[in-house]
Amino acid sequence: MMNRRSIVVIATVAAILAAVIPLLSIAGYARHRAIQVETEHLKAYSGWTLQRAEQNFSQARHVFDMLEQDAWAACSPAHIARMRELTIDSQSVDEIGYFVDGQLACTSWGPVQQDIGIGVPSATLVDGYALYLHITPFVTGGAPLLAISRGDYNVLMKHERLVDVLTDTKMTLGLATLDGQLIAMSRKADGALSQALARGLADGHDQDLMYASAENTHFRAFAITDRSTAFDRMDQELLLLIPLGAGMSVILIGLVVWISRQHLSPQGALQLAIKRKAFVTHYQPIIELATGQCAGAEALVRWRQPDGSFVPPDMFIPLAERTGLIEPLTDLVIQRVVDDLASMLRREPSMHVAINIAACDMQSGRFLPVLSRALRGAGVAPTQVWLEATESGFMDVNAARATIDQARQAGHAIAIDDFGTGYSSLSLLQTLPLDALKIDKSFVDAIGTQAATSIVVPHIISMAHGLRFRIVAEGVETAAQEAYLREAGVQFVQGWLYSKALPLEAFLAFYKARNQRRTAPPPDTEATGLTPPPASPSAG
Ligand SMILES: Nc1nc2c(ncn2[C@@H]2O[C@H](COP(=O)(O)O[C@H]3[C@@H](O)[C@H](n4cnc5c(=O)[nH]c(N)nc54)O[C@@H]3COP(=O)(O)O)[C@@H](O)[C@H]2O)c(=O)[nH]1
Repeated sequence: MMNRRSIVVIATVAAILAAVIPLLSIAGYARHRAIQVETEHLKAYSGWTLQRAEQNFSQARHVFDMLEQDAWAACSPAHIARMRELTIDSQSVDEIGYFVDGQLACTSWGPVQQDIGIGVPSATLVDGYALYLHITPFVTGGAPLLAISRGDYNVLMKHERLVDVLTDTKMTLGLATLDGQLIAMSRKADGALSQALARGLADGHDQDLMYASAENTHFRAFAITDRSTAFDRMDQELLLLIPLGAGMSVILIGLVVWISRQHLSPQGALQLAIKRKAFVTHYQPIIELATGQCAGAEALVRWRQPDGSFVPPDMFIPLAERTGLIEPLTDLVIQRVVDDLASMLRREPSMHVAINIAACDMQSGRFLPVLSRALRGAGVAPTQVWLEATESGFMDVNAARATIDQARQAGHAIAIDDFGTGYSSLSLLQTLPLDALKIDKSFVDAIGTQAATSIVVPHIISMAHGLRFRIVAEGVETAAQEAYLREAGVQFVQGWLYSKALPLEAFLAFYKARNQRRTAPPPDTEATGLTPPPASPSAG
C-alpha cells in the first residue's frame, strides 16, 4: 500500500491532469475540426469555381457549334452579324474572331484590316480547344482577355468571369490549366502561393493562409482564405464543445477523488488489498507434547505491503469484520493455505493446519463450500484442516451448530479459540459438538504466577478432558509452562518457545527439522515446581 503522502501527491497531479487534459483535448479537437471543416469549405468553393469555368467554357462551345452549323461566306455581313448576335446572346463571350489562314479576318465588330496572326496557344485542352491566356482585343484595346479557339474561330472572354462565384466568407478563388498556368484569380492573393496551387500544391495551411483545390478534365481550381476564418469557426466549435470538456473534467476529477478516497480510507485500502490478493499466511507450528514433533500449524494471515513489510492481523481483522470484508478475506486465506500446504498435507497425512474462521463466517457457514472446493481440487483430506473460531462465533448457538455439523460431516475438526476470554464458555462447551479447545495465552501466561487466572487453568484442562476435547495451549513461552501443560495432559502446544509464526518456506524447514528428531522430552515437574491437575484418561 502506498503511504498517504504519495497518494495525496499522485491524486493532486491526477486531479490537475483530469481538469486540464479534457479541455486541452477539446481545444485540440476543435482546432483540428475547424481546419478540417474550413478545408472542406475551400474545396467545395474550388469545385464550384470549376463548375463556373465549365459554364463559361460550354457557352464558348455553344458559340462555336452555332457558327459551324452554317457555311458562311467568310466575313460577309451576314457572317459578321451572326457573330455579333451570338456575342450579344452569350453572357460569357465578349467578342468572336474569325481566322483565315491563321490571320484574323473579321470579328463580331466587323472586318479586320491589320495583320493579326493567331499566335501560339498557351495551352491545349484535352478536346482540342486551344487557350490563349492574354489577348489584347485590337478593336477595344481594353484589358487583356482570355481566348478560346476551335477551328477557324476564337472567342474572347474576361478572365474574372471564369471565377465569379459568390462566396459566403472572404476568400480568393483561382483557376489554372492542368499544366499549371494561372488563368484567373477572383482577387489579388499571395503570388507564390497562387503559382504553387496552380501547379498542384496539396491542400493545407501555412502561418497565415489556408488553401484547397479541385480539378476536372480541363482545369484546376483553388480557394485561399485567411486562417482567421478557420479560427472564427474554431471559436464556434469551442462554444459547443467546452461544456462537454468541462463535463469530462468534472467526471474525471470525481473519479480521481473517488479512487484516492478508496486508497486513503482504511476500508478502501483493505478492499483494494483484497482485490489485489495482497495477503500471505504465516504458519505457527503446533507441537505434540507426547512426541515433541510438529503436528501441524495455525495459519495466520498477514497483509503484505509494497515495501515488503507486513501489517499484523490485529490491525485489520477487526476492520474486516466490521465492514463485511472478512468474507472475501477468509476465502483468500483458505485458498492461500491450500496453495501453500497442499503437497505437504498430501505427503504427511497425520499433519493438520488450523484456519481461523471469523464469527460471521462461523454463523453463516458460507465459507464451507469454498473450503470444500479448494480441498477437493488439491486432493487434501478435510480431516487435515481444523477450523478455529472464538466464542463470539458460537454465540448464535443454532446457527453455529448448523455450521459445525456440516463442517464435521465433511471431516473437519472444530476448535474453540481463545477459550476463557468470552462470557458463555461453559454452556457453549456443553452444548456444541466441538473437537478441540485452545487455552488462551492469558491463562498460559498465568501458569506458575500468583495471578487470579492461574487457578482457572487446571479447571479448564480437566473440563476439556471431561468433554473429551483435544487441548491446544497457546502462547507457550517458557519451559516451565510446557512442563506444567505436559504434566496436565495437554496434547498440543504452540508458542514462541517453539517458534513464532513462520513464512511458508521457514515453516516447511522447521517441520522437516523438528520431525527428524523422534524424542519426547520427559515430564519434569520437579524442575518447574508447578502442580498440574491430574491428566484425564481420555486425553491423547
Ligand atoms: N479471522 C481471522 N483471524 C485471524 C487470521 N489470522 C490471524 N487472525 C487473528 O488475528 C489475531 C492476531 O494474530 P497474530 O498477530 O498472528 O498473532 C498470533 C500469534 O502470533 C500470537 N502468538 C502465538 N504464540 C505466541 C507467544 O508465545 N507469545 C505471544 N506474545 N504471541 C503469540 O497469537 C496469535 C494467535 O492467536 P489465536 O488465533 O488466538 O491462536 C489473532 O486473534 C488471530 O486469531 C485469519 O486468517 N482469519
